[in-house]
Amino acid sequence: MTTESTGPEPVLVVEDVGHVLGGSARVLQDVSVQLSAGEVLALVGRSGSGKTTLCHLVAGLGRPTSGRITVGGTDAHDVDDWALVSLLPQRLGLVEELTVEQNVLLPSRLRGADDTVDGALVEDLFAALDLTAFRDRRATQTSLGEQQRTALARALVLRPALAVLDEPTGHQDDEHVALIGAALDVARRHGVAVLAATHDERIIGAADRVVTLAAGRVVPD
Ligand SMILES: Nc1ncnc2c1ncn2[C@@H]1O[C@H](COP(=O)(O)OP(=O)(O)OP(=O)(O)O)[C@@H](O)[C@H]1O
Repeated sequence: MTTESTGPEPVLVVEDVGHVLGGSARVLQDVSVQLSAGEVLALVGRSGSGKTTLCHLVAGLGRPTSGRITVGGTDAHDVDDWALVSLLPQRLGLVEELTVEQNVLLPSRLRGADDTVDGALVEDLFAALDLTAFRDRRATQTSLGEQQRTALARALVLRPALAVLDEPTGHQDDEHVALIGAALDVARRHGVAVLAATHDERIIGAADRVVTLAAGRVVPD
């Protein structure tokens, strides 16, 4: 089974999770997944299979209807710290008035911890994601692909225990998918566990493990 982490202590534990949306739609059922530090897990499945729903629950946006999700031993819904769990949402959520660099550094500013940012990691992310030329430009004055890479750098900048990436290549052309792969390598080197919902074969190929959802259930290997 690919659902079991092979590493030591799992950072993420998803245990028998079921979830109902809109009062009646059962979107997830009996989902169990584990993930260890530095592991990249690709979450795949057809459109509507439940990937975004699981990403949101792992990132603490709502509680599962049944079962349990913990990150670093804490209930995911109670985690409110991007140094523990960060999210790259499909809709990006950049702050329009801020520059690319200010958006990337925002998680640190919000923690009141500007001086604790790892400068070398920031430079690694700007280089890996080819953002250096845009860093002083307002985020809204960049392309959608550049905005997505900005939001990815923001998700990794605090070197979180777990980064949840929803379709990280969704706005990238072929040439730029490789940059997302390079950022995943940076995350791995820094011990960040990555849960990436994706349809992209190159991200699936770069992952350490793959979990497939079908109609809200994990498909056995
Ligand atoms: N608010 C909602 N109320 C009821 N059902 C919902 C709601 N949001 C999503 N769903 C349903 O939940 C299911 C899972 O949706 P989800 O967005 O998690 O799928 P996904 O695998 O991420 O799809 P995609 O690859 O298209 O992003 C779908 O059938 C969707 O229609």
